[in-house]
Amino acid sequence: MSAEKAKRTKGAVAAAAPSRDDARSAMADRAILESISDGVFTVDRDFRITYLNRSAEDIIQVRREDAMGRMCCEVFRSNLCEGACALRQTLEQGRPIIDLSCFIVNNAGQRVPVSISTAVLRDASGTVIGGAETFRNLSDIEQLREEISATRKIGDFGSHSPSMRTIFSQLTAIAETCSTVLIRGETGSGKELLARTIHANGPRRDGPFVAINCGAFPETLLESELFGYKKGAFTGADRDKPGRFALAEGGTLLLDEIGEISPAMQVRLLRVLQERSYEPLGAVKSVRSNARIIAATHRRLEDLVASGAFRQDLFYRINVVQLALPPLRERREDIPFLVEQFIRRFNLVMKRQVAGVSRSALRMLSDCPWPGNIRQLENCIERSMVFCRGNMIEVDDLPDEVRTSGNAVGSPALPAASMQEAVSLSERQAIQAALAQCGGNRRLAAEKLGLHPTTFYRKLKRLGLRVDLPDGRHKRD
Ligand SMILES: Nc1ncnc2c1ncn2[C@@H]1O[C@H](COP(=O)(O)OP(=O)(O)OP(=O)(O)O)[C@@H](O)[C@H]1O
Repeated sequence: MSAEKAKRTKGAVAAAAPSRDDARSAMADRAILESISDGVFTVDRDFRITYLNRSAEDIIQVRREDAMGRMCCEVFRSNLCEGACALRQTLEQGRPIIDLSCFIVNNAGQRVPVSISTAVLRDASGTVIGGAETFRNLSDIEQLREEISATRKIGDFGSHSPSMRTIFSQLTAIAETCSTVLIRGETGSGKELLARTIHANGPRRDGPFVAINCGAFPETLLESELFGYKKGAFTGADRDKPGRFALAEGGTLLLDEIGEISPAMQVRLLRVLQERSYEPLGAVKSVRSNARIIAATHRRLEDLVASGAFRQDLFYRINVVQLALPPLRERREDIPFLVEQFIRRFNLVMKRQVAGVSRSALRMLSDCPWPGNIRQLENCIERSMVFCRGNMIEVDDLPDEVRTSGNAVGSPALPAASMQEAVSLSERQAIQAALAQCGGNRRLAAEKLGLHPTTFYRKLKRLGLRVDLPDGRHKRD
């Protein structure tokens, strides 16, 4: 350090203590600076550090003795150091800067978000001897902000789960195109809502959104439902009837449960997707279609293709963009968020003022396997609100299947009072886990457990277990 610089550096300190009173006051200032949680440092006019408080040491992870006398940009490594140094601006213009957000890189190489303020330092005669900078560590606030913004929401379609991040990151881009989309997910996992969200955020948002559950119609009926018919096409066709393709003109057509359609329908559908035209039953002319197609299924179409049940060429046609919705049991972090959303919705519908769910009720909801996914959770909240008398949903308000299902998914088993009870408890857990894995399908669950369906049904009955049907209703055997 040059003699002149050393003099100036010393001057910053010496100028603060010319008399005993001033010395006392300077010590008090120092004590305050050492006790606050904001980082503080001062520099001389050459931007060499003349003072650094304890919080600054902690935030930058540098020892005071290692920092003193060094250029502040070497120690702080802020994104402002190159070209937009706040201290330099303050020293040049004589004006303080308040609460400027930036980041510094600490000694461990980590980026620390901070808010900085600067001021000019003068000696007793008013001569500028350097500058002071305070900086507040914003890491906690940033983390909170990240946690809050981890809840992504587009319209009604929301999630808090990292496993849904890819879907949200692609959603807007997908919505803007007209590419065919294939949505895969278990029953009730939100396939239709996702399809509606894609439609509502794309250029066809003002056009119709039409959905058809292909699995719900026998082949001949599905054909006329999809393509419509002309008057006289068959006995009873006393007028033209537009099909779903026609109804979805200029909008979006959701072909739900596409994996269920027959080979003959697969051929017809392939033609529409390839040629963008179709013939209604009894029509002599083709009709052009410009509906955007979204297909949905709870099955892995790749497996159906491998087994020959689904045409490979049709699979390629619809699998342009694939979105896989994870089941609710694989995104349990969404449960509190969804519960809150449903309570808000049912409060409006039922004119209630339920504030939330109790801690133990939420724990139970979080432990449930939810074979019927979000639809089942939605129904469960609706029913709980009907029974809830206070302003919080309590464990007793929850449906039986939620109260008895926790053990199936890893919560510690309750101690059984007798051998018989222990056996029943294990059976109950195994059955509930199998049902959860098979999306509530009892035949598959029985197969999975190596039980004859009749034995399985008998056990369901004996244990008083209810099974969630795909439409969210419940069946007790
Ligand atoms: N992310 C979400 N946020 C809020 N509500 C949701 C979400 N996903 C689904 N839901 C709600 O859950 C219910 C079931 O969703 P949806 O009908 O879209 O499921 P699905 O997978 O199409 O079911 P299915 O296979 O039985 O046709 C709907 O009431 C829907 O509004």
